[in-house]
Amino acid sequence: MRYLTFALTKGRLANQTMEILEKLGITCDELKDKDSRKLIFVNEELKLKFFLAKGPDVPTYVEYGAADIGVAGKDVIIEEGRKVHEVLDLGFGKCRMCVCGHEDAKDLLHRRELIRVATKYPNIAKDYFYNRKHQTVELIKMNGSIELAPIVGLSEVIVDIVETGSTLKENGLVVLEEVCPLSARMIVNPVSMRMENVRIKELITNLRELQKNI
Ligand SMILES: Nc1ncnc2c1ncn2[C@@H]1O[C@H](COP(=O)(O)OP(=O)(O)OP(=O)(O)O)[C@@H](O)[C@H]1O
Ligand SMILES: O=P(O)(O)OC[C@H]1O[C@H](OP(=O)(O)OP(=O)(O)O)[C@H](O)[C@@H]1O
Repeated sequence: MRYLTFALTKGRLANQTMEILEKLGITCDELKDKDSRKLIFVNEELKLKFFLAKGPDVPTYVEYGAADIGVAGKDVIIEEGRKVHEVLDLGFGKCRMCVCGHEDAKDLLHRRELIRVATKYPNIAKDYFYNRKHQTVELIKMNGSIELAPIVGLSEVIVDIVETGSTLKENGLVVLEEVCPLSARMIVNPVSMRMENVRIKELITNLRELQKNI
């Protein structure tokens, strides 16, 4: 039997993915060793391999077939636009993609002025403003701590993830508009989906059953 390879998003999503897989008897003890610098982990018995990657790289590994299956946030899946099959909403990692800024930026949005939008997600922001709102904006690609942008005057608004809302609150910012809800998704390489159909279908069915019982 060939190995089925999983690409997991390093951090909170990988931990939650392993928690649900454990409920199906799919374990990988090596993955839990936080001090390890090892990148790939094997469950010999079930012929599975797991590796951890940065979120935006997960759909890339899956599209190229370096991983058969991936777990990544819907934000990353939309932003990357890779050719992968999205097969399951895992129901964790829930958050929202939002347009945020100072309260008074609401006016600028309504008046459809040419505003600057700072974001880690330029494709999502572009699609939202250009295709859904038919509004021209100036996009500024950033790599993190996006909430800084309206505070220091880099942009009028941001497009970013909001989970609890505490980052916004602590920095005097508010949600101005919601772009879309997000959660962790399972994605599959299209060729793997055909070649390993039985094993992958069984995994999806078992995960769906598990969700019904939660
Ligand atoms: N508060 C949150 N912040 C960021 N991502 C979140 C949050 N809540 C849920 N998520 C989801 O979790 C995914 C990845 O989260 P994770 O913690 O693994 O990475 P991250 O915090 O974006 O990593 P990095 O520190 O490398 O930027 C996101 O793509 C998103 O879908
Ligand atoms: O609504 P909250 O619960 O406060 O969560 C939202 C924050 O978490 C994420 O940042 P992350 O910690 O991933 O760091 P980053 O800004 O460097 O991407 C996101 O970009 C927000 O800043």
